[in-house]
Amino acid sequence: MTSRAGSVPLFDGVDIAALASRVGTPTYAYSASTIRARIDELLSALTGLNALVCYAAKANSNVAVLQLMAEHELGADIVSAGELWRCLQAGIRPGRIVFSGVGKTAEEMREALAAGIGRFNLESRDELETLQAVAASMNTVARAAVRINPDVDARTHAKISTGRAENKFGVGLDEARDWFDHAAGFPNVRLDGLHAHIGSQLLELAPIRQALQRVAAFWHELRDAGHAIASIDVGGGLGVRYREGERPIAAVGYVAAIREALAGFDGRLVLEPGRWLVAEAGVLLTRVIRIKPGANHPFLVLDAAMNDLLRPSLYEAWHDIEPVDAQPRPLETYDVVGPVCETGDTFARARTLPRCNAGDLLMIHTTGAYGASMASTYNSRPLAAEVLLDSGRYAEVRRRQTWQEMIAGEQAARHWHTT
Ligand SMILES: Cc1ncc(COP(=O)(O)O)c(C=O)c1O
Ligand SMILES: N[C@@H](CCCC[NH3+])C(=O)O
Repeated sequence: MTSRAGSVPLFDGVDIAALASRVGTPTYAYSASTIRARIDELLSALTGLNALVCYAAKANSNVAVLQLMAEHELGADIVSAGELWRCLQAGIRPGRIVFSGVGKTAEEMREALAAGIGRFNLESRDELETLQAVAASMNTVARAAVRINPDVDARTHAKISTGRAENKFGVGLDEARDWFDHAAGFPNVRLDGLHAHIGSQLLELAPIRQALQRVAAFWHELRDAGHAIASIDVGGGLGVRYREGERPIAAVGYVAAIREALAGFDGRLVLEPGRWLVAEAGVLLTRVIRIKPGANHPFLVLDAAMNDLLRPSLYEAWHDIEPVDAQPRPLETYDVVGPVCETGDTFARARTLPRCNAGDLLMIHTTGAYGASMASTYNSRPLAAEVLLDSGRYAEVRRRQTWQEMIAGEQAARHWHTT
């Protein structure tokens, strides 16, 4: 969280202007205190439940951020062997890791089994069969949940809605029922969990309740048929406030809905929040390169671009933008853009801001989730730096990539091979 002490803008007790001068821009800065406060808030809402919070690593997979999760005994929800590797590096206990995603390869399954992860959230029959084969070859038994597609409209952006029948995620109830009925055919997979995740940036409880009710009804049906369910994973998706007026669901209200829908369930409840734990803990620090006249508004050209923060280009997402210098200035309306050669490289259109000059330092808010983790080197722009701030101190948790590092691994075609 930012606070203003006199004219010095502080973020977790660190002077942001001084920080930017030290580490350069563009740089992501994350507040450790804010992340800890979010973790505490969620854990206290879950008091009395047999619950495990598996942080969705994709939201922000910096090892230092994952380490904060590990320090609070959280698990992780992963979607690749790369994320597995990061979580293990950060000290997250393997038994607290769940593995989701429609495209897990046999090799990734092998890696995850060797590491001893807690559970695979399976999303297709083919995946179940592949996991059976991999686990059998390793002479082990994999624990698994079936990811149900509850066919619920999550009322979020279409690109991040995952719980409609037409989405690629999960399986329908008939298919899931069939897996349980034929579980004996998969002796190396212990199928004793249910999983559902209907989408991200959810700001309404109604679709969450609807999905939970469908999961609960299926759990009752399976229980009555004699299938023991040891774990119900309700996924993630809790939204945050990007823009004034948005009203996120409170953690207590969310957990109350879970308690109500799954009353009587005495197995392990798993939650997979990503964005809610980290989004508001992050800002992207960027400087104005220049101001260019435009047909409608002047263009404010920043040194950050869509390769650093993709959300505005991909989802037309709103992020508050604010100059770090707290001096009062007249207002001006800008199109805020980056240097990348695409018209879509636009952070905001017709945004009214205090008048800016070349060299000014700006903060793009609420970028702790799906910011750095979705960055690329498009236009051969090295990845931004990341710093973790904690009570007046900062640590560089990802050095700015150099041009040499960016092209490491590439070379002219000197050695040709035939297959
Ligand atoms: C399976 C799964 N779990 C958890 C999450 C985390 O979502 P969020 O960051 O919205 O909490 C996602 C992403 O939407 C997901 O696909
Ligand atoms: N990347 C998305 C969220 C997708 C969630 C992953 N399943 C965002 O920035 O909002």
